[in-house]
Amino acid sequence: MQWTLVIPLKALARAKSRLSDTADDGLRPGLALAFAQDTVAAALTCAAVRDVAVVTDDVLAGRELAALGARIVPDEPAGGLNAALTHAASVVRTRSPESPLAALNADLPALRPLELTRVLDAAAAFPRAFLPDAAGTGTTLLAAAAGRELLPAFGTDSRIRHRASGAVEITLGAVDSVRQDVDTGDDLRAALTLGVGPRTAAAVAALKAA
Ligand SMILES: Nc1nc2c(ncn2[C@@H]2O[C@H](COP(=O)(O)OP(=O)(O)OP(=O)(O)O)[C@@H](O)[C@H]2O)c(=O)[nH]1
Ligand SMILES: C=C(OP(=O)(O)O)C(=O)O
Repeated sequence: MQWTLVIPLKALARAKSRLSDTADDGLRPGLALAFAQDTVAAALTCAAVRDVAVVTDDVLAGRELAALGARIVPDEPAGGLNAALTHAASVVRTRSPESPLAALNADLPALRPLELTRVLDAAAAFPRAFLPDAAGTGTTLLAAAAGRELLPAFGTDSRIRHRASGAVEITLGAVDSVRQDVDTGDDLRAALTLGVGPRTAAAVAALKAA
């Protein structure tokens, strides 16, 4: 089964505010872009992924991620993350209504295509399913079968909200790279231990050199 992924990315200048003690205002946008590039590049090489749409209004990120092969969907209706995901889901579904759909965070710089395949294969057994983040409180992936609404409830404590919404929690082991989102300096260290993609490795090297 092949999935359509929707990856949300807010404007780089506002992204990753919780990393401000790790990367200053000059370097943080580049780090956020590198996370998104490594996430999108890994997703596009995943055998279970048919296409990737990034929902963003950021011009630079849109250009760079389109160059990797992602489709760019405008960030509408300017109502925050879940509204943007619902909008993007309806846009991609008009093009491929028969595809299962999953929302994936843009901050998974250690993402491994084989682990993403395992998560998507597990999600395919349910009408809606989600993967909790490494911290155990949030969500990194929310999946909906063809014909099912995504009903995204991302944000603080989204694991509880996705569970309450009826989505089935995916409890697979050995999918750390799909769960390791990077919000804090500790998260970044954990991702580096797993092994990050080349753009994040370069951005972190620039951070250390600054
Ligand atoms: N398109 C879009 N993406 C969003 C929006 N808000 C958040 N995101 C994305 O959703 C994911 C989780 O977002 P957050 O944790 O709120 O933001 P963040 O930039 O990752 O980190 P913080 O600034 O530290 O909260 C990230 O991939 C964000 O780029 C939005 O309004 N529109
Ligand atoms: C939006 C979420 O991610 P983050 O941990 O980046 O806030 C979430 O977990 O629902």
